[in-house]
Amino acid sequence: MSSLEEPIGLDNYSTCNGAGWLRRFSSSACRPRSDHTEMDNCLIESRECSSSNSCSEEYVRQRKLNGRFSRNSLMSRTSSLGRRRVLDGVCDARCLQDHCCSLPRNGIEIRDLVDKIFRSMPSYVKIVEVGPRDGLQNEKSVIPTKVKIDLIQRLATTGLSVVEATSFVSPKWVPQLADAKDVMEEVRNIEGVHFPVLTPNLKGFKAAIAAGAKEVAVFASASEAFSLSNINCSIKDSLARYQDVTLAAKALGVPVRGYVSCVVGCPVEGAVCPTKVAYVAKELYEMGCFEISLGDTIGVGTPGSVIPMLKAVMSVVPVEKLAVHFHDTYGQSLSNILLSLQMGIAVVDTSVAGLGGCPYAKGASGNVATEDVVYMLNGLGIETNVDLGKLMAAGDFICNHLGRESGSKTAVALSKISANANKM
Ligand SMILES: CC(C)(COP(=O)([O-])OP(=O)([O-])OC[C@H]1O[C@@H](n2cnc3c(N)ncnc32)[C@H](O)[C@@H]1OP(=O)([O-])[O-])[C@@H](O)C(=O)NCCC(=O)NCCSC(=O)C[C@@](C)(O)CC(=O)[O-]
Repeated sequence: MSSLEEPIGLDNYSTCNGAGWLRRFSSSACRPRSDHTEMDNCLIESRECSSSNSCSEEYVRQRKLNGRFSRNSLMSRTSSLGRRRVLDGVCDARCLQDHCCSLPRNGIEIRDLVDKIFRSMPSYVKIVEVGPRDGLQNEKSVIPTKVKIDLIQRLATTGLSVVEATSFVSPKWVPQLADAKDVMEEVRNIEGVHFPVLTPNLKGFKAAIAAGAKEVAVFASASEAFSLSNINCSIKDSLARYQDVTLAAKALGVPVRGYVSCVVGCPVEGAVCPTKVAYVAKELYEMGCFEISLGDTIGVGTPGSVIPMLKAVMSVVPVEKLAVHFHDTYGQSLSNILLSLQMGIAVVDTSVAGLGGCPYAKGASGNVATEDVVYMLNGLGIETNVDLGKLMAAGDFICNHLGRESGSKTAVALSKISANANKM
């Protein structure tokens, strides 16, 4: 393996010991190679480790047996990027030779360490792409309906199983999504992908169903102030409205997803108490929402605040019914997602190219970029079924339209590598 298109992760770990993959980043490992055999035979500090007796292969075998973790074939997945492989020389600047010296020498120690850290990780993560809704709702200039439909169609070809398409909310409140009916009518017949839409009340629910929506989402808040500014009512009143929506949906057999916003912080109230989040999540779950997405609307959470929040929610809603929804205002999303996975959550909301922001949460930046999450999960050997190349193409499409660079670090890095490779 010699390309930065492939995340340095547990897949590499499986064919070499931990020091082996770090070796890729040592200066001696950064020389151009003519084949990909360095992972088969790692020479670290004059010690040789062949893949045939690798302790880490045993580790992966054990994880497979345990059922929580399976190796995926990164090579085959990322090869769909269709780009030239890039010489290892590009990593000179990131020489980690010193780190190699501090790694445990005993492979079993590494296996135990990895096992401890990744014990509860899921083997598959469902990604809920929210770009066409959460990503675009805050854009100032009106995006043509055709562009929105084109974006959704492109996302639907990437392997994503859920693409949140739009919102049936008041056009006075969110003018950007005033074309919800037209968007829904165009995408509703695409097979193999769910297209949930936001519905803040019965009026929105009825309009969504009339336009062909087969799945809807309701959105409450754990902060009173945010509830008022976002949907113009108290938390209590919003839950009563959502009770009506879930009852109507149940009668039609329509699944309802529930959001809780401001799960760690509110733009007005500041810190939000985990018990309040747990209360709202429980109410939504008990009224019939099949999944509860926990939204750090303004992206202020860190692992320090997310852990107690998740712990509180997990005491009242089963972990397999939970999703996480992080905005990346402070660059904390990936670490928050990683710990959510470690706590057993297997559904993650993301937005292509990191688009987004909430019109009623000033200063909130976009959602965590789908490309960045897929790259990280690939590195962890966790399945998503998402084709990173096609995803990046969808991101390029919408960024070109908006006239801005992608908010995904992965997309930016891989595009640069690809451009350089094409020059060679
Ligand atoms: C909830 C309302 C409607 C209350 O808004 P309101 O003004 O209190 O509602 P109302 O019942 O008094 O009606 C006012 C007008 O809106 C119309 N109306 C009423 N409902 C609808 C509807 N469904 N669709 C279309 N029109 C509607 C209604 O017919 C009336 O029209 P008028 O008589 O004035 O011509 C409004 O506040 C609203 O639409 N809010 C939505 C705001 C929004 O979409 N925010 C962004 C969502 S992002 C989020 O919440 C966070 C999340 C989910 O992404 C997770 C995270 O990041 O944390």
